[in-house]
Amino acid sequence: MPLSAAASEPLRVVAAVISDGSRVLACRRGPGKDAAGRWEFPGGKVEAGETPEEALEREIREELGVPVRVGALLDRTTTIVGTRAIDLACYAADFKGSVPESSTDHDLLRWVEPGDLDALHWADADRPVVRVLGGR
Ligand SMILES: Nc1nc2c([nH]c(=O)n2[C@H]2C[C@H](O)[C@@H](COP(=O)(O)OP(=O)(O)OP(=O)(O)O)O2)c(=O)[nH]1
Repeated sequence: MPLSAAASEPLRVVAAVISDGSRVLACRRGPGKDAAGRWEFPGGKVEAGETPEEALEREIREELGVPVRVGALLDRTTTIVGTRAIDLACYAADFKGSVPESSTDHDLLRWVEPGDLDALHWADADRPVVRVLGGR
């Protein structure tokens, strides 16, 4: 493990695995972002004073512009990515009403069958939850 990653606190990130019943919503990080072109689940950093669920509701409203209902924790894993440790907690979630068609942070949104998840180029920190969902 790089010393700088070992020395700093992990970055707390929450993400939503949003299902339409059979498929889940994957999002591709837009140009100019860290890890642009990699797929991830929508979400972001937990701010001071927030519960993970509050952070996730806020992030989805900011990025996708719609409210979500946050459910069970599916996976929480810390992964070293470059020089930083990312503590990624992924929750099941669903849209309360309308389904978004665009994101402020992503250039592509795609509904993906569990068996097709493995074909996407995921952010390293997302691999553990992709395995939980049925990818490899
Ligand atoms: N949202 C999200 N971020 C992820 C995932 N996997 C993963 O490694 N990350 C990383 C990318 C970023 O380094 C960090 C979260 O950053 P972000 O840019 O999405 O969060 P944010 O909206 O709070 O950040 P900011 O643009 O306001 O600075 O976690 C994931 O599945 N979802």
